[in-house]
Amino acid sequence: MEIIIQPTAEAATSIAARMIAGLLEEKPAAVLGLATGSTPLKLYGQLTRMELDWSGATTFNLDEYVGVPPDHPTSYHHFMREHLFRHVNLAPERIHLPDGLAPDIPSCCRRYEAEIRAAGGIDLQVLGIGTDGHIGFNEPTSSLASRTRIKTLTPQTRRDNARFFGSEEQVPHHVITMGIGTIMDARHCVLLAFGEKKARAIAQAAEGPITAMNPASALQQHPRVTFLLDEPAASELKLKDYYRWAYENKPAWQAI
Ligand SMILES: N[C@@H]1[C@@H](O)[C@H](O)[C@@H](COP(=O)(O)O)O[C@@H]1O
Repeated sequence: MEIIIQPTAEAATSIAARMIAGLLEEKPAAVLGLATGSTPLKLYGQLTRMELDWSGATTFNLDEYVGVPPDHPTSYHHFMREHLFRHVNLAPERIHLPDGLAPDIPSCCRRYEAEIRAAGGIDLQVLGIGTDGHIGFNEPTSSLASRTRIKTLTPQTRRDNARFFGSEEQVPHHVITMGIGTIMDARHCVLLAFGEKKARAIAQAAEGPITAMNPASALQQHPRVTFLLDEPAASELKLKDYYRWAYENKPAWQAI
């Protein structure tokens, strides 16, 4: 696990944007795993300004609310269209998000997994983190081997996401999310976290025990993970100075 601490969210985001730009240049048919929420907003802004060629790329989003139509402003379909898809030259048939209106959710989840496999697996998965350590919508106690499936949101996540819906009551109880096992299959996981309210979840994910109570801690067993943090999100890490030194003195032969 590489932990990169930057003075600002913008600076941390630029590193993620450079990783994605580098991947698209090196591998035009790259498969990207994408995330929603306020954290990756700056990333999508930076990526659209970079005018990259997305024509050969494929994307898979982590999750979607059950029962929210794709054109509704609170859906993740809508979020992605507004913040990334309508600004870049991605082929619509290579954009994938779970279908929150699927009449048969288990078969829709199986199909999603099959589509990821058929695309050759995810090269780089962008992740945010919930205040309870969730990744995608894998809430605490999610199986660390889970695949794409329906999940029930915790009251804490529904409270955290109420800002997008106007009130907590309007936040759906159910979501479809890639599982932790699905995320762990990505070849590189890049987790962004900004602000003090993420500090505890980050410290537990990076330095705590691997536990389903903090689903992001499963990433400790992933061979290639990068955490990109601003100072407040890094504030509860015990080995902060070590991470800083390691990044600042990174040998030139080591890839970003
Ligand atoms: N499903 C998303 C997650 O993928 C995201 O990481 C999390 C944090 O959101 P934010 O970035 O708004 O803090 O929110 C939602 O629950």
